[in-house]
Amino acid sequence: MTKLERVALIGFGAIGRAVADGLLAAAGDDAPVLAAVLVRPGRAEPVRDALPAGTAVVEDVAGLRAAAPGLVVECAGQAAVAEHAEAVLAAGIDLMVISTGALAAPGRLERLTATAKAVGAQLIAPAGAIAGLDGLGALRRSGLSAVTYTSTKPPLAWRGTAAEEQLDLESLAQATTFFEGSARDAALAYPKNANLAATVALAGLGLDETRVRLVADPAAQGNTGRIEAEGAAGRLSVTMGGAASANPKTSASTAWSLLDAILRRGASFVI
Ligand SMILES: NC(=O)C1=CN([C@@H]2O[C@H](COP(=O)(O)OP(=O)(O)OC[C@H]3O[C@@H](n4cnc5c(N)ncnc54)[C@H](O)[C@@H]3O)[C@@H](O)[C@H]2O)C=CC1
Ligand SMILES: O=C([O-])CC(=O)C(=O)O
Repeated sequence: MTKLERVALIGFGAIGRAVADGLLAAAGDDAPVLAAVLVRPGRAEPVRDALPAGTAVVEDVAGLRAAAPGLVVECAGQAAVAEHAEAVLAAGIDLMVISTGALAAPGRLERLTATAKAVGAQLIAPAGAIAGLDGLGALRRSGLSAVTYTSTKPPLAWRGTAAEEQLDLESLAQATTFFEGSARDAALAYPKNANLAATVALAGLGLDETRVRLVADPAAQGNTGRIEAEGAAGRLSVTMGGAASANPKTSASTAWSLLDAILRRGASFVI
């Protein structure tokens, strides 16, 4: 693999800001340069003020291309994948998406992987706020029979989501499972909270066969993701937990996972 010299980000929220900080802190001999950040139209000015002069702050994919990145990293949300992924890949640029749940939309995964293949680019999923995708990949090769992903977060993290149609989040007294279903349905119904359902599914048994449970727990100190899998070669049980980031829906470890994936090809996979 050739040396990665320039990276661009899509999004400058809780994750994007932390990844940018990490890239700037790592700047030096071998770390790639933060070449550009793509923001929503009209949002460039404050982002420009927060970044060094050498980092272009742009509002469209043409601006990103002009910065000549070898890798674009989406950290903006599922809508940004819908809006920009095709154009980035079609330009022959590798794309790492943290909002993997966007790939659960009918036909999108097939379209994007076809575009990537046609131009020789890669669509990449980082582990994000979960661990164990290596073991899941091994069990997949051996033959997987069942995979369940469970996400537990405090009620605050489920505010403004479909969970509110079933639960009174403010007065919840005990841990409550409010969603059980496929990874595809979880990722699409909870776009800011259940991307990992899609990541685990894409690494393992697929979007329709991977089972997902979403839990609101008033006693939870932070967010926890758990994978349980059964395969011909063995069993997997992995839990990753920790504090939320500046965004209560997003685990703090997400940005660190992206940074590790960018800087040393840490846990991530080509879709
Ligand atoms: N796979 C994983 O482990 C995880 C994935 N995520 C995904 O990451 C996304 C971002 O999370 P946070 O940074 O916490 O959210 P955030 O709300 O703090 O920041 C998102 C930023 O992206 C910007 N944005 C939105 N649409 C955009 C577009 N089309 N083009 C450019 N910028 C755009 C917003 O203005 C905002 O500044 C989540 O919505 C979710 O899809 C979040 C947590 C874990
Ligand atoms: O950060 C987390 O714990 C997971 C998350 O929001 C997601 O999967 O979209």
